Amino acid sequence: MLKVISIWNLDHYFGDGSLRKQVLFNINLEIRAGEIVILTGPSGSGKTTLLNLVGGLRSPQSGSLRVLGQELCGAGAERLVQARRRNGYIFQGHNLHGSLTALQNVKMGIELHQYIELEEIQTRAVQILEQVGLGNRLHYYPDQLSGGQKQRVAIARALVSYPQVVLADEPTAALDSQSGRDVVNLMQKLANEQDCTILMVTHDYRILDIADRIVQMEDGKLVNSNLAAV
Ligand SMILES: Nc1ncnc2c1ncn2[C@@H]1O[C@H](COP(=O)(O)OP(=O)(O)OP(=O)(O)O)[C@@H](O)[C@H]1O
Repeated sequence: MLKVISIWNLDHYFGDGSLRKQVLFNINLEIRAGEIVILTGPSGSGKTTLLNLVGGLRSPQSGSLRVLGQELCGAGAERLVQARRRNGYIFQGHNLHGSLTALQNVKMGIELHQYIELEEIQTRAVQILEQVGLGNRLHYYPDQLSGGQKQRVAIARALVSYPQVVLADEPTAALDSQSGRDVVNLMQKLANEQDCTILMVTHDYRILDIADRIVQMEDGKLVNSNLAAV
């Protein structure tokens, strides 16, 4: 099956000179199309760094990191920007624009894709907000929505452009147990419908069951990438 993400011998360092510090060590990981992979491990073990490298939010320095066939190691700014545009992102703090409504926030998720007509953008944005159960909250601003509702808007925004890869960093951290469960169920459902691959960082043991595979990190290394979901 097609490998959507292929990582070989990836190292990563922060800082320069005497402050240079290695934070990722010889990472090897392959993720197939449609897989949901959870990245877990102690604080500071390198999960967010790895996720950001896969997303093109940082430039990989050594080894090989291919996403959808594109090599990101050694990629220039332009190739990284293109790579970022192909992914959907869901972060812990939802990162919605406070001055935009739910609908406007979601529309921003596709406006970057200039080949899509304005009318189509509107239709898709409304449709996906209905799918996440917010059809009656289209014109609400983030501070008029609950934490779970905001995170559902963020999911809608991440998935509205039908990305092949979705990267999520602690998407349930700010949510109570029921809202967290609702949010990941929704991610799983939409990902199945759109056949996209999800790489998710989480400490939330309550949601591990949605993973096809759980990958554990410790001190910048993958310690187990073949655990079946619990
Ligand atoms: N911008 C940066 N500059 C320097 N060091 C950094 C930077 N970002 C992360 N680090 C260091 O890299 C290591 C890995 O951090 P990272 O945030 O990837 O871990 P994590 O597993 O995601 O942690 P957490 O679960 O607490 O979010 C840590 O030692 C951290 O201090």
